[in-house]
Amino acid sequence: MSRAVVSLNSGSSSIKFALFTLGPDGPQHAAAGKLEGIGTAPHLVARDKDGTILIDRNWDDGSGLGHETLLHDLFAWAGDHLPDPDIVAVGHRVVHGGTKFFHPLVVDDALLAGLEALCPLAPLHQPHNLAAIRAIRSLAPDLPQVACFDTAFHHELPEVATRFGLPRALHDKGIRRYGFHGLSYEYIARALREADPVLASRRVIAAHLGNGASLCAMRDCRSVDTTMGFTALDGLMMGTRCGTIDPGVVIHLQTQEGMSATDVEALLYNQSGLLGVSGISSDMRALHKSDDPRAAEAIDLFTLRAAREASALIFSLGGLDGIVFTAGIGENDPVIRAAICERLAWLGIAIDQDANARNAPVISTADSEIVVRVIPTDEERMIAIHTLAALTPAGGQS
Ligand SMILES: Nc1ncnc2c1ncn2[C@@H]1O[C@H](COP(=O)(O)OP(=O)(O)O)[C@@H](O)[C@H]1O
Ligand SMILES: CC(=O)OP(=O)(O)O
Ligand SMILES: [Mg+2]
Repeated sequence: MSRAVVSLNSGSSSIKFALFTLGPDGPQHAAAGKLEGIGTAPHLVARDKDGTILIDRNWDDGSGLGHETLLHDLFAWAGDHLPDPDIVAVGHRVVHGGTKFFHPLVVDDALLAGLEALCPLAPLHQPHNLAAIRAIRSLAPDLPQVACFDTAFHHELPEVATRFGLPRALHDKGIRRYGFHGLSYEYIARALREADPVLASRRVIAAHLGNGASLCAMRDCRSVDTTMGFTALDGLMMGTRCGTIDPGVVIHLQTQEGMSATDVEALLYNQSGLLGVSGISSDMRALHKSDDPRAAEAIDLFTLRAAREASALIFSLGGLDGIVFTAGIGENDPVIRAAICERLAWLGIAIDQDANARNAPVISTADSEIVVRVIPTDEERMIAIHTLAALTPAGGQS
């Protein structure tokens, strides 16, 4: 029986998972899937390593089903239908590690308590990350679980980039900028080193544009600045999150509009962004299909905010050599990539329209002054690699 690791990436409304068998060359992808629409209309699709669909399931009247119930269903299905490997560990994406946690860690009670305390800083993610850990603990109490932190890639941000213009005592309490999507950026850094080592050693902006969206300024594949800060609410406008706004708006909503802190949290995390501006959908695909001018305006604002934040990161990098697009929108949406690059045309970016339409690995023209690439991210692979390393510190492969 082959040994294997399971990676779980639990989000606000989705759980991505992957099974990796352990070979001499590290984790080998055996199966992967996504359970999305949690809270509305859960839908599970999983494929084997060749892309053959293993399951495509909807839950009748699934709107009341939470992460835990669906995880139990997922495990029941996996137990019956996936190859029967010897699972040696489960690795998790844990969105917030705060100031204390950055190396991947084997989960114990003390770590769980420490991570629980960070839930208010990532209300869309951290509770679900921890719910998945607890669900597996109850199913398989002796199975080692490893927490891999989305904040870790930004742990060595220059000190000044971690500060807000707030009193020092608050920074010292942990009210500072952390940055997120770190597992994705770490994968992108590795993949870029392989695909284009010269570019990887230079000044690159990685654009993780999914339901959550951020940019990371990398020099020699290290994070030197990023758009998300204390929480995953900062920076770009996203599917349902507002991104950077004047903090005076938050004060006004509470003092003048009578909103409670909980109301404001729900507004900024769940009802804003593409969904709030369009009044139609948080999903970019639905906005492209709509001929409502509010959909066009939401798309316009999305690309404007992305280009504006990218321009700030170009300052942090002292120039720019490349852009890498990734995640749901970044990997699949030529219209959005072209619109962002068009807004950055002053840099000398020229896009090859055919290559862009094909989601090709390089979408800039040969004479573009900036190389523009598309790299599909693989957070689950990074989770598997870190999980093995946490269990076998000598090298991560067994
Ligand atoms: N073909 C596509 N064209 C445009 N947008 C897409 C496409 N496929 C996925 N998306 C967008 O990607 C988002 C999901 O991205 P993903 O990286 O999976 O996000 P998350 O991990 O936050 O769930 C969806 O909300 C959708 O807007
Ligand atoms: C940190 C974050 O925003 O993650 P996601 O894109 O999965 O929502
Ligand atoms: Mg994601």
